[in-house]
Amino acid sequence: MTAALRVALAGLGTVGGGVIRVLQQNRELITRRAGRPIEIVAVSARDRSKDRGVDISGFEWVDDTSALAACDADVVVELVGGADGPALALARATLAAGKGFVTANKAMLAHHGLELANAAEGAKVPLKFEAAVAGGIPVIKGLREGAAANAIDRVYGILNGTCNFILSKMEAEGRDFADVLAEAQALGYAESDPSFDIDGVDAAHKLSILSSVAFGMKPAFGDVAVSGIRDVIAADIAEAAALGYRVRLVGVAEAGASGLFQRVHAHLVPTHHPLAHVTGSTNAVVVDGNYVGRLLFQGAGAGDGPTASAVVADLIDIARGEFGPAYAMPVASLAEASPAPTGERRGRAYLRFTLADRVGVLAEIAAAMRDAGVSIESLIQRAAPEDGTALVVIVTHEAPESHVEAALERLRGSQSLAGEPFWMHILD
Ligand SMILES: NC(=O)c1ccc[n+]([C@@H]2O[C@H](COP(=O)([O-])OP(=O)(O)OC[C@H]3O[C@@H](n4cnc5c(N)ncnc54)[C@H](O)[C@@H]3O)[C@@H](O)[C@H]2O)c1
Ligand SMILES: N[C@@H](CCO)C(=O)O
Ligand code: NA
Repeated sequence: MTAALRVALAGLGTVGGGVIRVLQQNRELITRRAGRPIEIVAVSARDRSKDRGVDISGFEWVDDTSALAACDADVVVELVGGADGPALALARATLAAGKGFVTANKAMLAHHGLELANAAEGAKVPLKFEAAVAGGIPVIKGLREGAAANAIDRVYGILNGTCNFILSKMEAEGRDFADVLAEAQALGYAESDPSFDIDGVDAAHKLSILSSVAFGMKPAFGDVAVSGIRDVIAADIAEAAALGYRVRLVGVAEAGASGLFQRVHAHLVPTHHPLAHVTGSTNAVVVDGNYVGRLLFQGAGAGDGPTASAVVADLIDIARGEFGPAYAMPVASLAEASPAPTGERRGRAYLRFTLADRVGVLAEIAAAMRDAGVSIESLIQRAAPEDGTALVVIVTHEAPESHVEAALERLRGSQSLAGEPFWMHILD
């Protein structure tokens, strides 16, 4: 049998522990598939003595994480996290040492992916990151390989398990945001800083990676328009349901006439759309290709087992000698990012207002919409007798987003509003 692929593993938390378990428990199967054994030879984490429920006594322990790059391994797996710091130092040192690098670290890839892809190409070694986008779902592989013959028009989906878990729990159980977040953290889905999840940043990291693979463009995290789910209230979920929608955090990248739109926002998803039925920490990605048509990738987007499954799949590819350029084409072939102004995009919108109890308030809102050129498709008004306010929810006809924003701008500071208006895109 060919010599084992020797792996150095940095980070022994949720995902790192999962990788050790998968490699131990599926050892025989993995060896047969890879054509040779995949063996962890060295590990590093913050605390050597911590009980992780996995036996690490057979591996060399390395205190300084970045020193793993110099140990006797063919590939380094980074499961520490963080865009910079020890993860980035390890990535740079590993690729400079001419070794392959596997990571689940979407934050680092969003900020430094191009540099790392360049370094990997220069050293002719693999840089692989299936686990970084949509956890266990083989969406990077699906795009890089399965859909490689297609021009991609649009790629979009549910890319953050924590937000989807929170939104679907709020929907099913009418629970509050904060205690559902605590549950997602306890289950190991949330980032170490959960604001990355709930403010949409984690999904934006992933979307920028997906866009590069799908559209052959240099990753441009800064071009992604981002907001999260903090401002979504139980009433939005209830009113959306009454109108035939569910609320989901959706990342969308689509080629427009003037460039690429990339955005992560809470969306209203029609109940007939497959994304409306994605619940819990499940992720789903839809790819529209010009020959294959619509592809739907769905599965576990977070958690130890699914994420480790993706990491080990990358290792199996490397053990087989199957790897190509990180972003589906050599870095020199990647186009410069060309962001399209988001305001130009046309779509339907959901707007929620809390109105003071005054004569003519509805007329004022209707006038602002008319003056901005936004036509109303439906309107619901519900009185809140306890404080005299009224909740008004509007669904618009299709209009440029800049017009919706202009309507809200016209209402800014109005005495008719008892709170900040809130709006969401409607997925088409
Ligand atoms: N948890 C998931 O479901 C999931 C899914 C996909 C991707 N990821 C990504 O995988 C990576 C790891 O996530 P996780 O959930 O396993 O995190 P975790 O917090 O459970 O584990 C992190 C590990 O890194 C070690 N570590 C942290 N800082 C360190 C430092 N300065 N020096 C050395 N070691 C350090 C910790 O000791 C721990 O062993 C992150 O990039 C995360 O975004 C996680
Ligand atoms: N915090 C991330 C982990 C998976 O990348 C999520 O909730 O989706
Ligand atoms: Na994946």
